[in-house]
Amino acid sequence: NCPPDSLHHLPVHPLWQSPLTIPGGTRQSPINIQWRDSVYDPFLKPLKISYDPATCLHIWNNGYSFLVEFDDSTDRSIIDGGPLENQYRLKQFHFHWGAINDWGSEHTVDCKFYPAELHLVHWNAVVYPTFEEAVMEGDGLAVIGVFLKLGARHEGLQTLVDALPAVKHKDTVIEFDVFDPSCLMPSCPDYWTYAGSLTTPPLTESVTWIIKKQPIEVDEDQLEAFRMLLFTSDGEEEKRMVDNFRPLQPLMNRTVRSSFQ
Ligand SMILES: Cc1c(Cl)c([N+](=O)[O-])nn1CC(=O)Nc1ccc(S(N)(=O)=O)cc1
Ligand SMILES: [Zn+2]
Repeated sequence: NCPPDSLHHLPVHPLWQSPLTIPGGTRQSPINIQWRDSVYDPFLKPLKISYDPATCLHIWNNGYSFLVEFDDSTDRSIIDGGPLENQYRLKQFHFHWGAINDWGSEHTVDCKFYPAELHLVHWNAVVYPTFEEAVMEGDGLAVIGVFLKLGARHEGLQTLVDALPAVKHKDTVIEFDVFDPSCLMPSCPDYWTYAGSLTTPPLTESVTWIIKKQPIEVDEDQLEAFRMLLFTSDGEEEKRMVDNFRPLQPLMNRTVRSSFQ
């Protein structure tokens, strides 16, 4: 596991001040991905992603992150293949980020944080009738994690960044009716995968994590746009929405598989 961080004392969001661990949790997320301990699995298939931009509905500041939500009443935006036995429907995507560029991601690679991490949340609508039920099942959800690193401006992300001032406060929503999240995928198909959980309450152990090896690049202004969002509602004392990531969880009896050698 990762040495205690000597340079900075990582911030702990109030949500995590109480030891919010699931009693008997054996597959909690996020985790550190130790590259050399991951095991290449030649039977892992390429991940197939097919999103319909017209299924995009709105952006919502839920007081912990901002979510871009999708119409998941049909199979128009789905992923398939990879480690998955069924196709899974896209419900929403959101991000986790830090107050500064030294940290912000939920997963780490060889104990290295990225400044932010994108999560695309999908559910197994082949087997379960609703998202609510899928959230409670071991094979109910599939979340694609994409690391964000500081670099060139990301043109696809900019349309989303331009809309953020309209959802500055908790519980604000704006219509966002055409967006193709495929533009946020890195070009390299390589990924790690492991059995984990939601990283915020209810922390249910229902997630097949698919973590892309290659980060996408975003620039400082785009990260700053995330940091100007607020955890707080309009009229409350302002608290900047930053450091909304859960502390690393023990790997326990799990192996991280890689789709690449
Ligand atoms: C529990 C639940 C239900 Cl049921 C519904 N619903 O609409 O029916 N919404 N939520 C909330 C939800 O999705 N949380 C969630 C938490 C962490 C993550 S993360 N970071 O990707 O692990 C993804 C999602
Ligand atoms: Zn998340």
